[in-house]
Amino acid sequence: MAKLTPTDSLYKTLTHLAETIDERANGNTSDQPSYTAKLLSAGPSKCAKKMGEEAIETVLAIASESDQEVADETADLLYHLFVALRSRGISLDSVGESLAKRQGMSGIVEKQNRTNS
Ligand SMILES: N=c1c2ncn([C@@H]3O[C@H](COP(=O)(O)OP(=O)(O)OP(=O)(O)O)[C@@H](O)[C@H]3O)c2ncn1[C@@H]1O[C@H](COP(=O)(O)O)[C@@H](O)[C@H]1O
Repeated sequence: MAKLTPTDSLYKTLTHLAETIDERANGNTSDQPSYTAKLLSAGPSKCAKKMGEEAIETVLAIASESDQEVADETADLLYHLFVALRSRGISLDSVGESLAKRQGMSGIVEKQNRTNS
């Protein structure tokens, strides 16, 4: 069974994807029609709906489909998550900051802190 820890190439791939989505948001679509630009121009609700569809497909794949289907559906979900974040103008750095704050804290302790405040 493969471990979860990624190689450096995933960082490059995700960064390239985020850069491409930013470019599409800024109107740089080369000479091809852009699905990303079309989705972003429809606004956050449409982006959220597409992300929800991909999330359900990923859940179904994890429950009962092949490893390759899970990887493919997860790739779709990550793409649509990035587009949905961009549609709201929320940076991946702000997501990273939220994750970093939780590092080293057990999820059970974090939940207790939340419910006590
Ligand atoms: N990673 C992706 C990616 N993953 C999924 N998709 C698209 O997401 C769509 C989802 O499938 P659906 O069948 O639900 O789409 P649909 O029915 O056409 O969509 P709606 O009409 O419901 O909006 C498909 O059109 C996929 O091609 C993606 N589209 C683009 N990218 C990346 O974004 C880059 C820029 O793409 P463009 O903006 O199209 O140039 C590409 O080079 C890729 O790196």
